[in-house]
Amino acid sequence: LVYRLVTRRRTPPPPPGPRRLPFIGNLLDMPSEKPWIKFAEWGDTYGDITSINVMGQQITILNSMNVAVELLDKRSAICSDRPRVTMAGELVGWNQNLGLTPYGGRFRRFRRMAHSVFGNRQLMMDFQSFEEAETHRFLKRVVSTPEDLQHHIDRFSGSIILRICYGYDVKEDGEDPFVSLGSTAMAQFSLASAPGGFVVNSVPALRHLPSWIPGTSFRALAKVYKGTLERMVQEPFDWVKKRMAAGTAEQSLLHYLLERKEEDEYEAKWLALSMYAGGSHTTVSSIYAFFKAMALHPEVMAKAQKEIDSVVGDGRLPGFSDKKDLPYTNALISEVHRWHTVVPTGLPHRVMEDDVYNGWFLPKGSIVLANIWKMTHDPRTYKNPMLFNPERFLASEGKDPELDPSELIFGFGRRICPGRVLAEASVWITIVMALAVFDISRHPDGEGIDVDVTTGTVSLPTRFKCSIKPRSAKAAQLIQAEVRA
Ligand code: HEM
Repeated sequence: LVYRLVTRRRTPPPPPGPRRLPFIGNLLDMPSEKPWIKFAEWGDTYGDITSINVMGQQITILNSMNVAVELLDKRSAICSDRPRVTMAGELVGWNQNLGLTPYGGRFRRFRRMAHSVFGNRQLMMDFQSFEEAETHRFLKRVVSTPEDLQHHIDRFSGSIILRICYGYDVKEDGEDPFVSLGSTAMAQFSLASAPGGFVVNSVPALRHLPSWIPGTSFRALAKVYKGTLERMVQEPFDWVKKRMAAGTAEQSLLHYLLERKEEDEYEAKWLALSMYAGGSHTTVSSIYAFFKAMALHPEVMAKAQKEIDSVVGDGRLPGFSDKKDLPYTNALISEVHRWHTVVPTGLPHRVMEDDVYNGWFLPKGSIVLANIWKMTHDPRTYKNPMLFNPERFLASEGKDPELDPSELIFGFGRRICPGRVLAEASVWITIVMALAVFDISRHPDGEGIDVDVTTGTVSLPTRFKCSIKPRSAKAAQLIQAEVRA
């Protein structure tokens, strides 16, 4: 008892937060939907660093960029692990993927490989010219059936990421086998990792129980999900290897890594899968948000179109080389990234050693979440944060631009999103080309558009209807022109 009293006195308290009940702690306080809203409220009440405790597990929530930088950037060496998710990670096998890989040697090798790909200028230039061509194809599809906008964005983002990771061209018509496989595996991942979805995630010891015991049906499901994941990892890999052997493989992330021969094949295969998984739904969300923002703010769209017309003219589609001459359009794109937060609570970081920050205790094994949504909607950083206003990113006399959201939206420290260069490029080219040729407005049937979003690790704008038409006869011609590959 004396020992416990002494050690208890020596251990600093956890960061403040809502009152805890015996045993279950804050289990009943945990919001089941859009947790970033509740987390932000706790931030307003208890301060930028708040904590809750769910069944003995401390979760520390960071509600400002400053504390996120202090903890996740500056103490990155001890805050860069990931929590173990028994069902999705160990039983289904997603723990082989970079996003769930524990901090350590394998993690470092993955990150080094990703860096060698995205830091290679020639490779990135190849990717850019492919992205310009693929975005042009996207414009054609949207103009032919604008009512299927979300489907077109899904398919387009899927085809960009499959092409970049594997050099694979998605089938023009009908169901594509790799796209369907990827969608099924991602949907199963969502189910297997959903908080509260499987008891085995909260009580990992259950995985050792024999399968005849009632309540262990998760094992059978895990086996099915594992089968889908194994096919998602292996089939595109085999496809690339076959083409490499025949000398017909297109340049891609996997081709580049396998050609270098210094990389372990198994790890290169899983890195390609990790980038495919990380990139398949995220950019979709930003592009969909752009269309919604334009339907709601015609004056912003008109201003960007005027700028694009003056720089690009009406005889060609814009390209990456125009970026430096489009300050207002660039500000509009930053505002899309800020206004709609794609990964609102980031991905959880796990603390690797007991730590004390500002007098608060963060035990080894506890979880830290960055409330990125709060940071991108914080009135201390962004004036009228709920307003869609690109001007906030332009300097004017006596006014500095507000913080570039790229500093926040891709997370922090050693776990920062490795696909950010690609994500920014894809979103940029899609928005600039769409602005050059489309007029986006409210749907003629008068249906309202709400600014709501879906819940989840990756949040999407809720569905809406809008009208999308070529801006002029010249724009219609540009859309229909042959795609320059
Ligand atoms: C608008 C688009 C995107 C946003 C907002 C975004 C945001 C994020 C965030 C917040 C994280 C967690 C960082 C942390 O733990 O602190 C992350 C991780 C990750 N992202 Fe992205 N991302 C985007 C696009 C992409 C793309 C296109 C790819 C692949 C090409 C990608 C691949 C990954 C991977 C593999 C991880 C896990 C990294 C790790 O655990 O070490 N992301 N992303």
